[in-house]
Amino acid sequence: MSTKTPTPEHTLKIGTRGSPLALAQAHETRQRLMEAHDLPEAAIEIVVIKTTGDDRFLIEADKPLKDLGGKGLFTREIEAALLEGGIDIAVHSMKDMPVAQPEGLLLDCYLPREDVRDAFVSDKATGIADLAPGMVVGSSSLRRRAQMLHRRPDLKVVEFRGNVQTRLRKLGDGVADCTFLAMAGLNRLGMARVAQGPVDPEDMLPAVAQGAIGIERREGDTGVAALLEPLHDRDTGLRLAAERAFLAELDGSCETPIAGLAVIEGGTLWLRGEILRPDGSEALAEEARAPLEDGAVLGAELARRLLERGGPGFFDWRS
Ligand SMILES: NCc1[nH]cc(CCC(=O)O)c1CC(=O)O
Repeated sequence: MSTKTPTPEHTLKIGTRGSPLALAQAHETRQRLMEAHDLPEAAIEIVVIKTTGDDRFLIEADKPLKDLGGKGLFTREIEAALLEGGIDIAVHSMKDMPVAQPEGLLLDCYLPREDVRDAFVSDKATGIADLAPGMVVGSSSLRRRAQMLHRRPDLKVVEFRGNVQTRLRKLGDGVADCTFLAMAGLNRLGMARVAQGPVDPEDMLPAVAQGAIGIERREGDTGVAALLEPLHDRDTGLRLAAERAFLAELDGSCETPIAGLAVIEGGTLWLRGEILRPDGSEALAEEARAPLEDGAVLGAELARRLLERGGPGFFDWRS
């Protein structure tokens, strides 16, 4: 299947979830395509697709994500639409994407990465160190929960689900004293001012691929591949290759507290990785460097070092 140059008569269809952040990312992608190819807005259509996750994750709020269907929960319907030809490309937060894509789909176009850091959000404290003992952290991210419990075992953590707007409302309602959001999401929504500020990755290593947008397409769709080519950011691709290889080797999912960040420094890749027990009782960190093109090997190697140190059952709940 190939796509001709989009025109107002033959629109290129971008599939996305309907949350404000997902829509902002789809609009950014449309803007970049219009600029790269001198297209009118009418040549590119944004198609909102409701996913199982959008319904069930919030309604069945007590169930862990893995019992609801894991990460694929938020992408299954979008990928099905892509495979069926109902849309031509799908825009995703790479942080939410499984390490492997379904047969027939490719996810190899990344927009320039936004801020990778987590944001500290609170009207009771200026940062992590400023939180009083016993204060409540709202987060549904296993990584952020474990990182906070590890660094501050005196704090409490409560479940905090929903999109950025929902979580801010819960914070305002006093359900928790602070929460963490990705700086990237806040920046893309023009909402960075709701945060006290970014957290240094030394204090909270971000999630693999945080801040990166990926564009998925059908394999063999040469027309779409050519349209996406000028949008791809090479450095982001090299960094994500390392981070996603790290996650893949750890067999990571959102049921495992894992953090990983690759940066390009002095012309080489520098990858830091961290695994934690879900209750925060233990955290293991490693770092390594490799040539720019060796991200896949670097990521897998760093993961194996951590797996060896952690031993079998490292991610199991201790109860
Ligand atoms: N899991 C939800 C999710 N997926 C991507 C982002 C933020 C944007 C990004 O990291 O690119 C968020 C929200 C958050 O963590 O605050």
